[in-house]
This record gives sequence, structure tokens and C-alpha cells, in this order.
Amino acid sequence: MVTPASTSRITIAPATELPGADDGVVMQGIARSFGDNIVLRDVSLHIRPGEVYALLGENGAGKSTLMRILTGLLPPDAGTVTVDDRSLDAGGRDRIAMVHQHFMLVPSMTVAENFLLGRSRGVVGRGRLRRTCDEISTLAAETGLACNPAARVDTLSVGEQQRVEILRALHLGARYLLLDEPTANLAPAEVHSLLAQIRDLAVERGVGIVLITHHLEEVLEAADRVGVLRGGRLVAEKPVAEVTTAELARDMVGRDVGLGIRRAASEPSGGRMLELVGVSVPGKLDEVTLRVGAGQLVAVAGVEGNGQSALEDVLSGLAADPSGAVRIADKEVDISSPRSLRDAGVGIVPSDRYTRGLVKSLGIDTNLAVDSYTTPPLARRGGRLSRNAIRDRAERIIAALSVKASSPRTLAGTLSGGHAQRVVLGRVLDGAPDVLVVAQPTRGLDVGATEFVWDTLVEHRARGAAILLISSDLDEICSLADRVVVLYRGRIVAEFDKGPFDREALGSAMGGFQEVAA
Ligand SMILES: Nc1ncnc2c1ncn2[C@@H]1O[C@H](COP(=O)(O)OP(=O)(O)OP(=O)(O)O)[C@@H](O)[C@H]1O
Repeated sequence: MVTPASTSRITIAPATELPGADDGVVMQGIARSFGDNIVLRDVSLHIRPGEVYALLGENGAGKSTLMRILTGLLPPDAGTVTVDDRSLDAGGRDRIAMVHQHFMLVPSMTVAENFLLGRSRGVVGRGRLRRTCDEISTLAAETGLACNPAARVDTLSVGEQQRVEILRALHLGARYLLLDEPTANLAPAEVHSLLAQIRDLAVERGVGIVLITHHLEEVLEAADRVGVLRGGRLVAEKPVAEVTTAELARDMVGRDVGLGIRRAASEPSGGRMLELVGVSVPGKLDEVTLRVGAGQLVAVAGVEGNGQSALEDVLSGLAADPSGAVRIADKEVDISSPRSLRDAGVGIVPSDRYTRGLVKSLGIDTNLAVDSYTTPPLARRGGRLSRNAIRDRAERIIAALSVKASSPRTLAGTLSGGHAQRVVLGRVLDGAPDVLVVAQPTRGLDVGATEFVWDTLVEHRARGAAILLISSDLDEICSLADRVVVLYRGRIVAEFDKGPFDREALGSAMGGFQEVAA
């Protein structure tokens, strides 16, 4: 039983209808600034029913701002939006739905209960719930987006939750879907099937889809047209059949980008810099044993939800009830204390930049000072803080990582996702730690920034840092790792000792299709 808040009729989006001349999402002359920061200038876009339109742009280019304007969450300073020739206020808004990277589902409720949230006043009876289950099953069968309406959301994989979000939007009557990096957390095999399902929704049901992604191959695989935002303007708009990934990268960042293999030039020294022995966290991590030598980069490959967060928690000193041992340079460290790990030389780039990496309501300068304010040069004699040193440090890191911010005091919560990630990376890398644990370091970063982060990790490996890369991105793993272990359901199920790595074998181990004894 659920007690949703307001009443609305359930309308299942019909399968393909012939589009009229004015159909589609039409944005004309959109402009938007935040203070002096001009984010969008005279942007016009037309997304037609039945097409997949990929929207690209480097971090901070204004993609999310444009999508927030499109869904009516943010008013533009100038310009108009119509959906099938209706303004947003005259019914257009009901035809558009945004599917976020961070899902908006209530984990303790079933799929059907989530569908009914906010859609009827008072208690929902069994009959209504059953009807909704039937409607979901019908829609799932029609669209090929498999889904069990009676399943609790917290029992579903990330890929299944993604499908629930899409089905919910269609169930609400959306004819246009805005998908914000929909593949960011999926296993390699799931990526291809989701992209195929997205294409089917467009081709067979006439849904118009905006696909925001930083993975350029996904654009070629799934989209019909691609638009590139740069400096607040739409600088390119092309049929996908006429572009290459190299051209798209150039359109986005204004230069050539090389994301090739970057394994260690020489054999790693093999010294035991970071060692985990039989590390377990109840219900999450099972007897994980691994070693990372000085000057070596070991990747822990896996899809979110298979123990990566627990591993990150252990190495941050934040896991609940961990067991086993962690040694840094052959010395055991107290894993119940974040400070012991930090003092032992471990630097962590957390996977969730907002809950672990940044305080959104504080400035970039303060965020960059949080792990070094007790020592000089930030701390002065007598325990007082040096404002100048805090500002200088912030200015240096902002310049080194090209963080797009009007001043060092800009609030972290107003940065675009990619630039927020740069601040977190900048803080950790600036300390040049002996052991670097980096979780999903390039998630949400544009190709130019990804190239920069990869090069930076390689530099730190070359100076002798031991790097543990926790990632679900096969390109990242295959390009950077000297060794790969695969984490599935909390256990290491496969190990790959030397590149070049077999992407297919890696992908299937990540998806749990093949368990190889460690
Ligand atoms: N509420 C806000 N207040 C101030 N500035 C903002 C706000 N929202 C966005 N901005 C600024 O607008 C610019 C564009 O941000 P936006 O989030 O639209 O970029 P994006 O293209 O989605 O980037 P990313 O790929 O990093 O997610 C950035 O400079 C950001 O700092």
C-alpha cells in the first residue's frame, strides 16, 4: 500500500503515431546566464519524434542547464520551448521526462508502488496496484524493457533500475525522453542492450530521445543526429552517419584528443606498497586479497553494486565492521580510522563526488583545504588559518585542472558535474600520496578532461605511486591498467595479469557470466 500525494490519470504512451509538421521539441533562441557567467547563447534545437539526438559538450558547456530549461525546472532569460506545438505550461511539460543518472526511485518500495507515487490522493487499494502491475507488464512486453512490477527496487541491478525509470516515464505519457548519461553505471553487455532498446523506442514507438553522453562511440551506435555545445553555443549539428569519434572530440574540445593505451613503460617494481589480505565486510565484500606495487596501477573492474563501494569504504577507514588486514609498505594500518590510512599515505578519490568528495555549500577554496588545514602552509603558528595560503592553493589547483569557476570562493554546489570532479581530483593529487585509490575518476568527465586525468594518473605511477583504480569503464581499465582483478558479488572472480586485456573476457567476468577462480 502506498499513500501518494496528488491525482493524475495514467496514460500509456501510444505506439508510433504519424508526426505532424509542428511535432517535436522545439527550442528557439534560448539564452541563460548565472550572474556574469553566460552559459547559453541563442541556442536553437529541434528534436523530432522517433529520433535519437545525442547532445555533446565538454564539462560545463551547459547541457544540464539546457535540459533543465527544457523540462521547465529553470526559466530561460530569453527564447521559447514548445513540445508538439504546445508551450510547457499548456501541456508540453507532461510530454517530456528526464531520466537522471542518480535514480529518483524509492528503494524500499516495489516497482509498481514507485509508479503510483504522486499519482493519486490517499491510500492506493489492491485493485489499483494490480492494474498498475498489469499495465507495467504490458508496457514492458511492448517495449522489450524487461521489468518485474512486484520486485522491490533495492533488489534490482543498476541496469534494471534504469529500465524502471524509462518505463515509468513512458507510463506517465512521455513522448520525449531526456537520458542523462544512461550507461554510466552499466556492465559492458548491458550498455549495448540498453542502447539497442533506446533505438527501438525511437524507431518502433516514435519516442524522441535526447541522449547526453561523454562516450563518443555510444553516439555512433545509437543516435541519428548529434549536436555539440561549446562556449554556450550549438557549434555543430550533424547526421551521425557523417561523423567520426575523432571529429566529435575535436568539435567538443577544440583540439585533437588521444585516449590510447597508457600502460607502464617498464615492468613495475613489484614491491608491496598496498596489500589487502582477506578483507571482508559483512554482506558486501568477501575475503578480498590483492597487491599493488610501487609504480603499478591495478584496476578493480566491476559493475556498481558488486562490492566496489565497500572496498572504497575499507580503504577510506569508513567501512562498518571490516575484517582482514590492509598493509601499506608492509606495515598494517588500522582500517577503522580514516586518519590512520591518510597518515600512512593513502589518498582517496571517492566515486560519489557529492556525498564523500565535496561540501556543496562551501567554496572551492575551503573544499580544497579540508584535508590539509592542520599543517603548514595552510595552518599558521598558533593554529590560525592562513587565508592567503588557502587562496593560493585553490588558485594553483583551479589553474592546473582548468576548473571553470568565476573565483576560488565559488560554491562547489554550483559547479557542473565534471568540474566538481576536477576539484576532488585536484585536492587528492596535490598531496602526491604514495598510495592512490581512485574510484570512477572520469565518470561524467568530457574526453579532454578524461585524457588529462589518465595522463595525470600515469605521471603519478611514473613517480612510484601505487594506484588502485576502481572502475566500471572498460576503456579506462584497458588503457591504464598493468593488472586487472574483477569484483563480482563481493568476491574477486577473475584476474588478468598482463595487457593487452581481452575486453570480451573482462566484460563477461564483470557481468558475472564467467567465474574464473582467483
Ligand atoms: N545554479 C547555478 N548557479 C550558478 N551557476 C550555475 C548553476 N547551475 C549551473 N551553473 C553553471 O553553468 C555552467 C554550465 O553548467 P551545466 O551543469 O549546465 O554543464 P554541463 O554541460 O551539464 O556539464 P557536465 O558535463 O560537467 O555535467 C557551469 O559553469 C556551472 O557552474
